Amino acid sequence: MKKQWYYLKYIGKEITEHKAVLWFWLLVRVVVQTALPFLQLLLSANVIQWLLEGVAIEYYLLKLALWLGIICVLEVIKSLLELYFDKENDIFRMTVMAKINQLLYKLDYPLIISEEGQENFDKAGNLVASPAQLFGRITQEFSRLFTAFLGMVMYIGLIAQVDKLYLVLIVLLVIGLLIFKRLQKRLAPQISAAVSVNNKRNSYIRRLYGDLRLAKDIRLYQMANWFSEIKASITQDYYQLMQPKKKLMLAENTFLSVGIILLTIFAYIQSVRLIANQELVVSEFVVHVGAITLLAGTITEFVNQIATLDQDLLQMKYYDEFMNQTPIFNHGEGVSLPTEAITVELRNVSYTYPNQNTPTIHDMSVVIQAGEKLAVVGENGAGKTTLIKLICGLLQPDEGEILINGQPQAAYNIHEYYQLFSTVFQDSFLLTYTIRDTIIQGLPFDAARYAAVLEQSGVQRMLSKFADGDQTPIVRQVNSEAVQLSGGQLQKVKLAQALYKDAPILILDEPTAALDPIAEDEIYQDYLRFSDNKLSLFISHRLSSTRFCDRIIYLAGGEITEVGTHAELMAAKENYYRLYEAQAYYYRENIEHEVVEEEEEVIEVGGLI
Ligand SMILES: Nc1ncnc2c1ncn2[C@@H]1O[C@H](COP(=O)(O)OP(=O)(O)OP(=O)(O)O)[C@@H](O)[C@H]1O
Repeated sequence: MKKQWYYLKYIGKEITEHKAVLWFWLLVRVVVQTALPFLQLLLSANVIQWLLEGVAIEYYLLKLALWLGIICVLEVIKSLLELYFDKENDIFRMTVMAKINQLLYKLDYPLIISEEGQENFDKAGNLVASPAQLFGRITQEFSRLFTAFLGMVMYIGLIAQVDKLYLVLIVLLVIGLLIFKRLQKRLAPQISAAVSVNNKRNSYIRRLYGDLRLAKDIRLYQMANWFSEIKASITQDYYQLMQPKKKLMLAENTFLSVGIILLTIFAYIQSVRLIANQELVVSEFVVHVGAITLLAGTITEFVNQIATLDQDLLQMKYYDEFMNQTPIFNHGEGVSLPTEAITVELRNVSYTYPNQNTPTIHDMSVVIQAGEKLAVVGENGAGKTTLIKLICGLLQPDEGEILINGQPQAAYNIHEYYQLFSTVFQDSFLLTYTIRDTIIQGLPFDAARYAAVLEQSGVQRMLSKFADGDQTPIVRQVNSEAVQLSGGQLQKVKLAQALYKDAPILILDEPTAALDPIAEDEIYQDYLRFSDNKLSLFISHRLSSTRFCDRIIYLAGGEITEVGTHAELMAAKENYYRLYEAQAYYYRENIEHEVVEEEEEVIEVGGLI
């Protein structure tokens, strides 16, 4: 209960921060919604009373018109308020959605990549996903709850004057309903845990259906029937899981119906007895019986709304947990960014991913000197990308520290720290609508720099193939005319983006993996030029490319096992030598067999790939 109060205050605060005047209109709405059925009931009673009293017809019509006029005005106000709240609910939901998204973009990377972080975001995101979700309907729920409460108090007050026994019956009815709600609540965690697993399976399958990248496999492996079977079993499981809840709801509805019938029977018997004793006039009888009917409705609504709100408030936990995560990095004041050439030092750095048992980077120490071009090589999964993420400040070492010009990473404000890096990662890439927008990425436009990076990255030559040049749209989801860039073309755009940022540290993770040999060679020729005056890190599986670097580190199992120049490592005849020889062997084989040109692989691109 304490939690619910906390979340109730929390959501109340969110509404107040968004628009405090909503509370005033909510109050007006509650009063109008409560008054309308009551006024209609009073009108029925009055009409009978006037007829019985035999009031003059003009007077009767005047009174009737007055009452109907008031009811009409209130109906109009009610409709206007409904429209107002429909609109305001949506604005409120969108505002909270923007808050969640804004935080997501700024949230420290480790908080996002962990499974827990992803789940937190999904759960918080679900609360604003549609008008039917918590933030889309909360003011409606408050309005229903308060209206039901006010109505209940009013009708109980009315009929309790007639007979106190009503109070006992009503209390019993409410207690019974609350017990049912409690039973439902107790059942809810089991069901929702099982349903959540079922939903995950369902949405995963739905995503697979629509994933264009899988369309090839689905057809060639003839998976359609298999998919349909999985889908059918998920649906069947869902109905099975919901069975206990449905049974309980049936029992609750039966209890409620029986309770209301008993209450109504009692009301009629009472009324007839009172009329017979001339303790009740006919118009009072109408109010009395009508109040019982309205009361039954308000009790049901009140108990339902309490249960819904109770569930909703518990869901606020997801929002609270997402919005109030403790930052990992320094978001406050930091030391100034270095203006002189940059040196990076790793001191006994270890890092283990949250869901892993063994460290991906283990006790690593290395100094990367100002202006140095360092190649990082090693087998798949050796920890190369992780090392780079640590240096970039996307991950934080569990042990040891990373120093930039002698200052520990944590001394810098994290957002300023990111200004030090121009990166090209191998896996994901954000495309904006055109090639030009993608390269500039919201930075101020500098014509000379832009022209230079188009040239250096090889994008300039690529543009000649497109009629719209650098204004060529590249996101198919938003423009059906968009060009679908090949893997190699995309890699050139990525490189251009990194070069345009022109940060003092350049990090390239497999920048030429999708390039044809000629484009790759051109990039290498240019590499020395565009990495001039920068500290650069270069990950590549093509060991021939490391010859452009001053020094090479070889990673195995998260540790540096070899360091030196290409010549030194070849002379050492360790792993680097073996890997190099293995590749060289195939190159020689290829040359002998005159295997020509690799084809650029076309890959699906979207907003985010
Ligand atoms: N987000 C993550 N959560 C858990 N483990 C991860 C995560 N990212 C990477 N790993 C694991 O860390 C190890 C090192 O991954 P990393 O990507 O750094 O290797 P790599 O040397 O760059 O590999 P490759 O040459 O294949 O790109 C792998 O075993 C990988 O499964």
